[in-house]
Amino acid sequence: MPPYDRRRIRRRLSGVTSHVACVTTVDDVTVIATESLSKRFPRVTALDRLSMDIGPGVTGLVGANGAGKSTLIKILLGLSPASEGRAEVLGLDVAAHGPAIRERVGYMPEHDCLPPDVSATEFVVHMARMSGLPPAAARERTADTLRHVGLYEERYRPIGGYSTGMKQRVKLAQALVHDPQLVFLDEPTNGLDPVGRDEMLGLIRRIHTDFGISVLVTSHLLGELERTCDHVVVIDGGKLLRSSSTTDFTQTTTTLAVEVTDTDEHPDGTRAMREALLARGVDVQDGSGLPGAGHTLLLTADGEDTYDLIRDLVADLGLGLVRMEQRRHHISEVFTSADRQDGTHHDQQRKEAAGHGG
Ligand SMILES: Nc1ncnc2c1ncn2[C@@H]1O[C@H](COP(=O)(O)OP(=O)(O)OP(=O)(O)O)[C@@H](O)[C@H]1O
Repeated sequence: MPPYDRRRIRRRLSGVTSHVACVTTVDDVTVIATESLSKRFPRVTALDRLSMDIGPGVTGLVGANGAGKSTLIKILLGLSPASEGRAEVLGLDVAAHGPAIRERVGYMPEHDCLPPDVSATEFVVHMARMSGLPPAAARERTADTLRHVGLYEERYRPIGGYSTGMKQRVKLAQALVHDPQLVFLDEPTNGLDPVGRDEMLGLIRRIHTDFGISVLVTSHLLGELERTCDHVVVIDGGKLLRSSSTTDFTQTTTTLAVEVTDTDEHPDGTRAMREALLARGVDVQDGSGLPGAGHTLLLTADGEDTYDLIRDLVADLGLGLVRMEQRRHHISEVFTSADRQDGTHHDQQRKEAAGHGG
């Protein structure tokens, strides 16, 4: 472990090449690269010829339970050998440089692994010392990190009395305490309620924006990654389904979403609007099956004419126009289309995962 050095943080934040010769932290480098990476267990292929490049920023690794996410992280940390193929983390080959990678990378494991009888401070200081920080720096970094994850007030209480959310924050703190260049967070929102999940996602975002640390975060909840990540990698049955920027996943479609008010004359404004559109030969779908769609009507935009027609019909019917906008794709739709192509494979798991999304 290189000695604790605050200047390193400043250099990283200003985007200058780090003091480690083969590692750079400028914006256009590949942080993680895999090439035809496979991992076979006796009864299951956990990773199947996975090739991808991941740059700096916050990257979501999404897949249903058993998709191979944790297996990939263990290989990237140099803790488990691949059966075939190769991988690099921060420019270092995982097969040859596991210890050097683990010096530079923080890891938040999926499962509860915290000792119940010690306080967050004692545990995180211990992990900082294990990473090579001198005693004073370990204590200072522990206090800073626990404050960052929102556990400062509770830091002297035994971990055994913590809630699930607090335990997740301790795991996050120990992954950050040695000032890594990259962190792997395995299912950090597991077991959290919606508020706790939002807070955790906010923290994860700030790991990158406040400290310049790149993040690989796994989840089986598709929707939450849409808001948090710059880039999303989707794997299924150990195979790469898709790797793109979040904006590519959520690009606009040609589908227009229209929502109108009800009036005394038209107590069901949506229905009146649908009938008026159908009478003009416009094919309209009911969007109520889509996440958050409510009373939305969906129709295909055919240039400016469609907008003009909607405006005129709303005025003729005396309705209010609540919303008229082009729909964006939801990440969960990647899974829906995969279901159509491959109706049998992991069908149920994917539907469960997609059900949380959007
Ligand atoms: N040590 C092991 N021995 C045998 N099979 C394993 C081992 N580790 C993982 N597997 C299998 O490999 C597949 C991928 O598991 P992995 O834990 O990587 O999935 P995951 O996407 O992280 O899902 P989860 O979040 O449920 O852990 C699963 O079928 C799992 O049962």
